[in-house]
Amino acid sequence: MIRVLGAGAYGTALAVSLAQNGPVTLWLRDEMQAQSVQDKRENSKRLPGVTLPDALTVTSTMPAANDDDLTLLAVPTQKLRGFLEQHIDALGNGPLIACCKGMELGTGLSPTEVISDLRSDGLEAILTGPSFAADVARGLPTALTLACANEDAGEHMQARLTTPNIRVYRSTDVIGAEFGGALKNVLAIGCGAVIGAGLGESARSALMTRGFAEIVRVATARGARRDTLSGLSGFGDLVLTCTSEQSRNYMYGQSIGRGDIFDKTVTVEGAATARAMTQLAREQDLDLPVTAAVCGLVEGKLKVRDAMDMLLSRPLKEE
Ligand SMILES: NC(=O)C1=CN([C@@H]2O[C@H](COP(=O)(O)OP(=O)(O)OC[C@H]3O[C@@H](n4cnc5c(N)ncnc54)[C@H](O)[C@@H]3O)[C@@H](O)[C@H]2O)C=CC1
Ligand SMILES: O=C(CO)COP(=O)(O)O
Repeated sequence: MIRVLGAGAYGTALAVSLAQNGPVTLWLRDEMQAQSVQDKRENSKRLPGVTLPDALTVTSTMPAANDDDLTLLAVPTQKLRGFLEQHIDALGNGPLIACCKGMELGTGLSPTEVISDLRSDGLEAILTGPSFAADVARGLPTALTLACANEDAGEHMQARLTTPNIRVYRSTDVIGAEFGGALKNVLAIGCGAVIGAGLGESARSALMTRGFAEIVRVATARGARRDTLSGLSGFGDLVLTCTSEQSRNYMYGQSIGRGDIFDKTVTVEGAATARAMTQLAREQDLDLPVTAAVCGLVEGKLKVRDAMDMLLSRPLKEE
């Protein structure tokens, strides 16, 4: 069986796609909401317009885990530790697959590092890559990366997570896959801000490229492989998120650029990750100017024009 824990847009979308392969249980913490989604066959709050297939059961009762079950963790990164601590006894001994993108504020840890802080058995993995929930749920073609340090376990997960519309590639470079997915959200906020402030598409392209150089710098310092960073989880997701108005990070950035109010209840992973990475860069003496500029925007300490002037006036260097 496959359990998806967390019924936001992405957890619901993955559950819908995976139900093409067999039974899936989607766990939602609120009892009344779970019952309503199960009865109406639609998660109208998080993923409106998608009918849930018969093979998908929605419940607020934490499903018991067998060792051969796959468990997908689809809560936002900043909520992951609290979620795991609360449900530690229900997690079981099977693989735990994080589906979130970000770095934990305060520790700078990635989702799988947070998992192994609490349950260390080498069976933690990350599922990441360019994929909007609405596309996944509508059966549109997508390609994702499943990264697990244990090669055999990763191969098993890859086979079970591949569906008629999700092609899963596998990797053992967990930290590389996680850094790409986390930092592309930070850059998407910056790119949205550039477009929102009317600074132009050339500026956005410069930010994406120099931002990607930052991803490579910080991730390889942590042992990531360069080819992972130019794959689906890094470059692929960077392109999608920095150019699409379907992205919440990008639209949040646009609201900063335009000086508009943005709904604080929307999940924008890049905001906390910008702060987590800026803190890490300070501690480890890493040069991450684009990330620091986005952090300044998110914290309201910088205006978009000033952030761009700051980046443009840095000492000239070789590419
Ligand atoms: N929406 C998308 O297109 C994609 C999202 N992701 C990633 O998926 C992760 C989740 O994002 P979304 O599902 O889009 O967010 P969302 O905002 O749609 O839903 C988040 C869900 O997490 C639940 N939640 C929060 N704290 C919880 C807790 N302690 N216990 C149980 N449930 C809790 C909320 O009730 C909500 O249902 C993020 O890391 C995001 O980057 C990845 C790829 C695509
Ligand atoms: O990660 C995503 C696409 O791959 C979704 O991006 P947003 O969280 O910015 O909507």
